[in-house]
Amino acid sequence: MSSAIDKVSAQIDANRAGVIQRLADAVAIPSVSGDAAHRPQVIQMAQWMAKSLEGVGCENIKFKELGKQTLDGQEVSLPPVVFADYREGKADAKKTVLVYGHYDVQPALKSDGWNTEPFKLEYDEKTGRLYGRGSTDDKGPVIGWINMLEAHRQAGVELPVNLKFVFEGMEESGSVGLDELIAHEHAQGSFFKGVDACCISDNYWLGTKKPCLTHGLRGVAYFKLHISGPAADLHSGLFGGVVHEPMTDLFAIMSKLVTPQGDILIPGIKELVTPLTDEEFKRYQVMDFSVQDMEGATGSKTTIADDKEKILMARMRYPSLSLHGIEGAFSEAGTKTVIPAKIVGKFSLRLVPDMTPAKVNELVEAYINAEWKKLGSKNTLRLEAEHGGKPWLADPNHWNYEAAAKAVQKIYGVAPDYTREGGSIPVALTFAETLGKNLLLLPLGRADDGAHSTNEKIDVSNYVEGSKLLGAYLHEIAAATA
Ligand SMILES: NCC(=O)N[C@@H](Cc1c[nH]cn1)C(=O)O
Ligand SMILES: [Zn+2]
Ligand SMILES: [Zn+2]
Repeated sequence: MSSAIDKVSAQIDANRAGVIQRLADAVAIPSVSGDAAHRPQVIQMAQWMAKSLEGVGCENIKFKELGKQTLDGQEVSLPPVVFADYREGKADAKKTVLVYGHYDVQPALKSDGWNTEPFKLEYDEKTGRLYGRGSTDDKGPVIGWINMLEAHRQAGVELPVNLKFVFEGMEESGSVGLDELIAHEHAQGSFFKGVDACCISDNYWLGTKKPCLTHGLRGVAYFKLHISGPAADLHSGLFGGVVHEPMTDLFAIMSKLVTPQGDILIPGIKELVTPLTDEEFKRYQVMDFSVQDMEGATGSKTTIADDKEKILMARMRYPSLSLHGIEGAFSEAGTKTVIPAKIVGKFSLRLVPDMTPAKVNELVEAYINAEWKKLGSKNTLRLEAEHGGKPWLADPNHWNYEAAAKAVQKIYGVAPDYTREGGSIPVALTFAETLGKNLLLLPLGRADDGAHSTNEKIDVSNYVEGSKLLGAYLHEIAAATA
């Protein structure tokens, strides 16, 4: 087996320029799911995925259409979910692994503070980094699967498991329609039939040096707070002090959601968190992580806590509330003296077991209504519960994790850490519950990759070694379950 992995790895090394070009081609398609104007490019990216999968021998490639949605006041088509199978040789005797990933990305503008064009992959030779939107989240890891398949074929090595791919284009915007599609396909009993385990590569190492296997994710509940009053924007000299100002109301409400120390002020939220046990605390103590790792990932010395365990728990086992932005506020250069007539405040909570978006929505709504009454404002408030997703936690004592741990040892020469991720991939829970199979998160990128941020990157070594890791993981599954 070891020689098969070695051959595939050597082939990936030989293809280095080609696999980088493949990522560059994908990054060049600005598949931003949250912006209606980019919807054609998201759909173009689905076509690119299908063609690439076909090129490395996948079969049964299907576009699963999800209908339409209203976005930015326009009706637009939802991007299709791309299904594909990979089978060869005595396929009926092999294990089948379901692989999920997403081909959409977060928005990015050079003017946000990027040093390079976000949709042009830039290689920095000095640092060995590839910069571009989607390089690590999630185009790099998704393409890692394609690189791995290509190398098998070129090296003449048979893939010892079957694969079923599910790639969606709405992950960054609430995975609209995906849960229903999975439930429907499962009930029909066709595509998901025979799946033995699931794997998602869409998160990050805890630091910058050591790979990890991830067995938990936080959920999410996203809100928009609409406040409106005057019929149009007003001159603050003529109307300041005369009318109730939407922005002032919004600041008053948003300042009551969370403290600068990260304490969530909404009654009932903390009570939903499962108590910490000694055994769980010990798991944080042994993780290979330091405060400096987190400082490296944030590019600052701004952690709320000063010890490793508290930082890890804040990310992995406690909820958080973040304020994201205000739509409709004056944000240009200059000193415009305006009173915005209507604005939208955006915030979200990250959820942990046993919190659900439905329960959190109830608590948030009750609290905001109560706080709004206290303001005595004559403006109008509307709270919109946007997308939500439940948290997920898996048992890492399973052959799926054992195979991945052996693959990490083989490719990186170390035993991985076992982590829970602070971000959310709501469909992880859907797959685990609907299919009733073990799910593993196998990240390729590092903690400092800057996913969702400016200057997002993936290190070439993570991309190339990561493509090898995905192949090694599949060989270890075949070996462990033979
Ligand atoms: N790589 C996973 C990821 O980034 N997930 C997003 C999902 C999301 C939720 N709301 C908008 N996007 C995350 O923010 O965790
Ligand atoms: Zn992602
Ligand atoms: Zn993301």
